[in-house]
Amino acid sequence: MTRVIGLTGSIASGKSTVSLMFDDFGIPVIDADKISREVVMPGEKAYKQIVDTFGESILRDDQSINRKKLGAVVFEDDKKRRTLNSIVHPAVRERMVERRNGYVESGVKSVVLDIPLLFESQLTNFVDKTVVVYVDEQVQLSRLMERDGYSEKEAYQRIHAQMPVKEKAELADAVIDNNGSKHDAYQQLESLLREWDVV
Ligand SMILES: CC(C)(COP(=O)(O)OP(=O)(O)OC[C@H]1O[C@@H](n2cnc3c(N)ncnc32)[C@H](O)[C@@H]1O)[C@@H](O)C(=O)NCCC(=O)NCCS
Ligand SMILES: Nc1ncnc2c1ncn2[C@@H]1O[C@H](COP(=O)(O)OP(=O)(O)OP(=O)(O)O)[C@@H](O)[C@H]1O
Repeated sequence: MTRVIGLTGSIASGKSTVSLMFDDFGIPVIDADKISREVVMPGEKAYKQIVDTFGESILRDDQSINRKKLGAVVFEDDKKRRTLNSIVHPAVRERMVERRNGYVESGVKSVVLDIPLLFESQLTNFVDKTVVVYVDEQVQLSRLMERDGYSEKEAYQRIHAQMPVKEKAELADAVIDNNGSKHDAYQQLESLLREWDVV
């Protein structure tokens, strides 16, 4: 039976960093952020709904969605973010479940669903175990500002758009503390996967 692992955390806590590490253990990862980019490509149903709702000013010259502009709009305004979520999330969920089922049918020992809003969107019923990549807020803030070039205000808007990572850690079956080095996080992941008997 395939073990489905839900990987989450808060923005810039290190989900993508940890999700890359699963490759070393031969465990496939389905990335919700990547899927959320696919489902809003021109021609997709969600693309039209976004343009109808937010207007053409959030488009690039090539008609694709300008994510920086749309992000600035929705992280300023909870109601607009909820509207965007209601357009994008059903499409992401459908595609994620399709891919998860594909892996389960092929009989892999384990598969990871990397979902930033796993707890907020109540998606834990899609997974067997949950892992939270945890960092203290100050570390999160500085890594986010450095990675994306956001001001402190912009970074806090994005951090506060999610459940605090401390609360997520309390809900999780396991926590990877990513305040230290990437190597530290790798070692925690390796012992967890051994404990869960998936490697
Ligand atoms: C607002 C958008 C256009 C900004 O795009 P951008 O390329 O700058 O960011 P990206 O998609 O890579 O997301 C980066 C991180 O932001 C956080 N985040 C993204 N969307 C949301 C949201 N709706 N609520 C809270 N946090 C979010 C996540 O931690 C995510 O890992 C984009 O994030 C989006 O379409 N969001 C809605 C869909 C969504 O919820 N995606 C995340 C999980 S499926
Ligand atoms: N242990 C670490 N030490 C130093 N830098 C790190 C560590 N882990 C991650 N980082 C850096 O912090 C930033 C955020 O990490 P990452 O992109 O993996 O977070 P994320 O949770 O996937 O973010 P998002 O929610 O935006 O998708 C990146 O620039 C990454 O290289």
